[in-house]
Amino acid sequence: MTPSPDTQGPLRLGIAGLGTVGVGVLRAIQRHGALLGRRAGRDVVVTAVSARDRSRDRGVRLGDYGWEDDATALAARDDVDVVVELIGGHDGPALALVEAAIAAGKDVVTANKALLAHHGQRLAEAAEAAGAAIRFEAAVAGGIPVVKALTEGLAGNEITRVMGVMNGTCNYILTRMERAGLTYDEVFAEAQALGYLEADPTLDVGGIDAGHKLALLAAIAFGTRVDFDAMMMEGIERITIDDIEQAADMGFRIKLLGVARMSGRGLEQRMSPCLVPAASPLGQLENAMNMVVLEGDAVGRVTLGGAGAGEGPTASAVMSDILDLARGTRLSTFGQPASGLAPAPAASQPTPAPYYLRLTLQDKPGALAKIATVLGDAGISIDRMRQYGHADTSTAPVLIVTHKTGRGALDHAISQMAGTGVLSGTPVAIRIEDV
Ligand SMILES: NC(=O)C1=CN([C@@H]2O[C@H](COP(=O)(O)OP(=O)(O)OC[C@H]3O[C@@H](n4cnc5c(N)ncnc54)[C@H](OP(=O)(O)O)[C@@H]3O)[C@@H](O)[C@H]2O)C=CC1
Ligand SMILES: N[C@@H](CCO)C(=O)O
Repeated sequence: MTPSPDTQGPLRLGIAGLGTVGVGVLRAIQRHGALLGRRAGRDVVVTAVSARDRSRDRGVRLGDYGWEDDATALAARDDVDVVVELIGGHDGPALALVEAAIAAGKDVVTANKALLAHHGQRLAEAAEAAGAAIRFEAAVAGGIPVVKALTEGLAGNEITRVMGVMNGTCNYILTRMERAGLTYDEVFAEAQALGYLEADPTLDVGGIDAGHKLALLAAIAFGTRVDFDAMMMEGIERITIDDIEQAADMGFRIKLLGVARMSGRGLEQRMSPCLVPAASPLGQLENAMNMVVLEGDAVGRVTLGGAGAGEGPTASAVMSDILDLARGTRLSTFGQPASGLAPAPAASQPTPAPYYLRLTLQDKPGALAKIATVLGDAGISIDRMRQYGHADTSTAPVLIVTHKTGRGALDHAISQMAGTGVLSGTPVAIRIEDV
């Protein structure tokens, strides 16, 4: 029920961090104040803000708001009901602020996936003990309302799998390499010049940022404690234009894909480059867009796509959390009481799948036969195989698509290939995901 404007005063926000997202939130509130007030049934106002540099012109009006040099002071202010943490980083000032807000019994809205991936369980327990809420829609896939979809819209389902492309920068790099025929290094430099990469680019290209997001979705989906340390993670740094072109030639595109599923073997959480069919929705995803696919036993498959980053889309998600709190909608951080979240045993190996193998072999009699023997000895069956025409007569590029196999068997086979004396260069193995 919408709260009565007669009985409730305004919801008063203290916002820490006035960078891309913080400024976007201020703009949204200043532009849509009346609309937000009508939707919430009460006004939503900013009373105080914090950032490092008070003198910086941020292109947005700050005059009416109180200022705190120390962000944690926002949590102690009597005129702040909700602390909005938009600083970033999994430790330091962001963690100190969120802990202070919870200790003061104040609700928290954050866009900080790193913070929750590392401290989510502890913070959720503390918030519940203090009667406070933590909302984090913006932390996963920016403007796509995936936390809400999973926590609320699909709450009646047993979730069977969560997967998606959740790092826009990596999707930009991979699609740009393919479209422009550029190398990884060339597109990486371009992405850096465009300001797409995090200050520490490994967070993006190493799969860490997307891994943080997947860990949060997995906790909601499977009712488990956030376990980022158990994430199997591999970045896109080793993907070459050859891989992209040859995958395309076989009807696939390479994506940095996150997959979480629960099976008898435990919780599987993976963030790694995968081949997906080019014609699938995930395969069609271009540039810096994100897409999340949720599978439930009753609903089947739900696919959500949109902008995963940027001022407007991320502010849109932050505003959704703020409106929930203004309306009086209060949910457990990960969709059920934190004390009930189970520690999930991590699956030691990913579910078997077909793999794409790119090998460079010495171009001499019997080379291919030796590789086929190694695969056969490891119990790996070949589905398709192709040797490309090549100007260099000393080596031959060979592509193999296997039938479903375990990653352990594949890694064993790859290690055995080294002993055949016919390999030239390190084999590349990329999982083919059933999407
Ligand atoms: N940018 C995006 O598209 C997305 C971002 N996010 C998340 O949102 C959060 C914010 O990101 P973004 O806006 O891009 O980050 P920015 O780097 O643009 O902004 C960070 C802000 O935090 C302020 N800050 C830094 N240290 C302190 C401190 N000790 N006390 C108070 N303020 C401080 C900075 O102040 P100053 O300006 O004075 O230096 C700056 O205003 C992060 O957790 C990020 O992961 C999530 C989804 C998308
Ligand atoms: N670096 C992230 C920002 C949004 O979390 C991305 O590229 O998707």
